[in-house]
Amino acid sequence: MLEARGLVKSFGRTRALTGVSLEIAEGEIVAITGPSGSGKSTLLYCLAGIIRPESGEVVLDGRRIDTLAEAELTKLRRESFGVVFQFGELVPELTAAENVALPMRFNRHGRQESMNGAADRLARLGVSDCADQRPGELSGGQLQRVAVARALVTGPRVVFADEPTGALDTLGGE
Ligand SMILES: Nc1ncnc2c1ncn2[C@@H]1O[C@H](COP(=O)(O)OP(=O)(O)OP(=O)(O)O)[C@@H](O)[C@H]1O
Repeated sequence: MLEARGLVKSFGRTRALTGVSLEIAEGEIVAITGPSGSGKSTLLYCLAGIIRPESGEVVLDGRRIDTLAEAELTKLRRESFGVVFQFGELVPELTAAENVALPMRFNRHGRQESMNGAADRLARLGVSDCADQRPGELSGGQLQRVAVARALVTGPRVVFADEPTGALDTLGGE
């Protein structure tokens, strides 16, 4: 379903990816491990269409996505991908529920429907109590669960988690 072919990406003189290839099948859960700074996040960002590789290809369902125009890539990210970022990346001014509802709002769902979807996801992850709190008031584990809820709320085809084992365990249950 998702394939990387010979991905190369550098930041200045740092060669983060030097020709990475992998294939991920539908329904498969893949964990990429390696030392700090070895390029795991960079690979994830390339696969998720957040950054573009210098060379190589990213293919989703047989369609090359790394060369899509920005607007098309944004649409694909919104509709097909969910991402749990390493540091949560929740919007500090919004409540947990509003953060989780955001991807649905971006996909043009109404406010109430989006908030209902968020409440459902937060409940399934056991953090309904956090719904009205802002990220600064949450514990590390609660933040992680809210970030997972936000990644899952649109029912994406692919979920990427740039996280150690905690988020992976949570996602496995979903
Ligand atoms: N935006 C950037 N600008 C400059 N260098 C970067 C950037 N992003 C990553 N790098 C460098 O690329 C290399 C790979 O970084 P990356 O974040 O992909 O590693 P990682 O394996 O995910 O690390 P960790 O396990 O510590 O999260 C590192 O040397 C890092 O310093």
